Amino acid sequence: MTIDRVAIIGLGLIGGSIGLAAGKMAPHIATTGWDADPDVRARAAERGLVGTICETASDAVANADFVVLCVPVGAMEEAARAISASLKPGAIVSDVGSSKASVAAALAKALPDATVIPAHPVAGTEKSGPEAGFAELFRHRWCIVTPPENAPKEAVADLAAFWESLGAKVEIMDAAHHDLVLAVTSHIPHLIAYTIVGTASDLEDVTRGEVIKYSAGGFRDFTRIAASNPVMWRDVFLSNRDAVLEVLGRFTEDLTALQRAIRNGDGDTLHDLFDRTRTIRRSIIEEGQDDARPDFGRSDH
Ligand SMILES: NC(=O)C1=CN([C@@H]2O[C@H](COP(=O)(O)OP(=O)(O)OC[C@H]3O[C@@H](n4cnc5c(N)ncnc54)[C@H](O)[C@@H]3O)[C@@H](O)[C@H]2O)C=CC1
Ligand SMILES: O=C(O)C(=O)Cc1ccc(O)cc1
Repeated sequence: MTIDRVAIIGLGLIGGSIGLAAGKMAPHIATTGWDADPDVRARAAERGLVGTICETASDAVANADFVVLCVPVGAMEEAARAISASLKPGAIVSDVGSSKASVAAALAKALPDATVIPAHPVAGTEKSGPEAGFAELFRHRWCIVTPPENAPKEAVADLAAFWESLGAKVEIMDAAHHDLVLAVTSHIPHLIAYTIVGTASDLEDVTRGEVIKYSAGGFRDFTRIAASNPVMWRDVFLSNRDAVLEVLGRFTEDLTALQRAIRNGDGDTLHDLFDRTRTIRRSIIEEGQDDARPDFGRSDH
């Protein structure tokens, strides 16, 4: 089965980008959409994020052969319950949540009879809402699909083909491993950004005006990430608790080792680490993972 009718629940950055990307890159797909917030529905209609904005979740999913939940991870179960009575038999239900094991459990609980295949497009920005989406968001980006053991192979292939039609590259992964990898590459970096920007604004002897006025490139990059959606990130940390705490423990140990090196004047330890991390940055760029879009992910954005 190919996916021809897609319902998008949640019309913010990611839901809106899926609607725009489908409209541009897979125009044979008919899209419907619904958001719990009527104001978001009105703004999504103005921007033409999907073909049809529906007044209820049931209307949005009634004819869909693929439903994608694009709400904060803490709202996934509620969104799944809102569609459960109206799903077409055989429809595939997926999501875009930034953590996977707890979302998979919530969706399996709310939709025990549906074909549920969670996924995570590893693409986004610090912006949110229906104005933030853009059609190119997923191009050349990974989408990690985390099928449960009993997932039908054809449904996994259909889901992968859908994401590829929006320009993404697809990788299949176990949900628990996804959560550990993303804790390292995305969740802890966000926590660090939130912390350093908070610390800077709490210092008694440095004014907020000085922080803004003299912010060098590194701090500006942190402020971009620390401007990310508070509801979404609160939910990510609560839902990926175990993996985040595991990585945070390692990070804290490494930070303490650097603290000791600075106190002891141990330049070799500092230099060795900075040399190793520069190599990692170079290999990310060589692999083409650095974003080439001129207005995306830059400190001056
Ligand atoms: N922002 C990012 O960079 C990325 C986010 N994600 C994941 O995508 C999901 C959506 O994030 P964004 O689009 O950034 O958030 P967003 O805040 O831009 O949009 C979320 C939308 O969901 C709606 N909503 C909330 N609860 C709902 C419910 N129960 N039923 C229907 N609609 C509901 C909100 O009104 C809002 O319009 C999250 O799970 C997030 O973890 C995944 C990849 C990147
Ligand atoms: O804006 C950034 O730097 C991001 O890291 C975007 C992002 C946020 C959450 C995800 O689950 C995936 C990507």
